[in-house]
Amino acid sequence: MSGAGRYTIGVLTLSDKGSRGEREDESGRIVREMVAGLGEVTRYQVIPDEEELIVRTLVEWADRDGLDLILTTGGTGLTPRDVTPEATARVIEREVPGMAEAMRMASLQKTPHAMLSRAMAGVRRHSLIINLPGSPKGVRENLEVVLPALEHGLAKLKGDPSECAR
Ligand SMILES: Nc1nc2c(c(=O)[nH]1)N[C@H]1C(S)=C(S)[C@@H](COP(=O)(O)OP(=O)(O)OC[C@H]3O[C@@H](n4cnc5c(N)ncnc54)[C@H](O)[C@@H]3O)O[C@H]1N2
Ligand SMILES: O=P(O)(O)OP(=O)(O)O
Repeated sequence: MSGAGRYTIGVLTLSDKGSRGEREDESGRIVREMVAGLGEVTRYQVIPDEEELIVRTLVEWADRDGLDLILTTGGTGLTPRDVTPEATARVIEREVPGMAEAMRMASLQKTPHAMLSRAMAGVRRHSLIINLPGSPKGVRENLEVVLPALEHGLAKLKGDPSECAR
């Protein structure tokens, strides 16, 4: 089977305004467009920046639905309601720090504000969860950094036994 359409993907937008219908979810749309070649977006929701709700949704998508990849957008910064990293830390079993490090490192070439994102990445069961910032520009600039490693990472997560060096 080719890479296209191989993985199940969830896109979770964390936005108070978006959840109230006060702002169009442009960032979620960008994520969906950018991952189209990797698989099918089978779950998509816009929910408020509420830690318990984020935890519950991530756990459901990972444990009940068994999604391969879950991408969140929003709530990674410093405002009191930015709690996506806290929720993600409660859910993941194995952190993948290199993904968040790479996103911040590359993003610092674009804006010093990149260091304000506390985005995390990690694995729960067979799901890879990656936080992205909230702004459409931030989403694009961060996701394009990790996208080239996702196909390989998701294959390994599914148990691909092939030798990486070959
Ligand atoms: N490579 C980049 N990395 C980062 C950027 C960037 O421009 N390029 N921005 C940095 C900034 S600034 C901050 S602060 C941090 C953390 O951002 P957050 O995850 O906390 O973002 P939010 O507060 O949730 O949203 C910020 C801003 O973006 C707009 N917004 C948010 N959600 C949506 C949405 N679903 N659709 C459309 N627009 C949205 C809105 O104006 C919010 O006020 O990240 C750095 N990283
Ligand atoms: O409404 P949100 O949660 O998207 O965030 P902000 O208050 O930063 O616009």
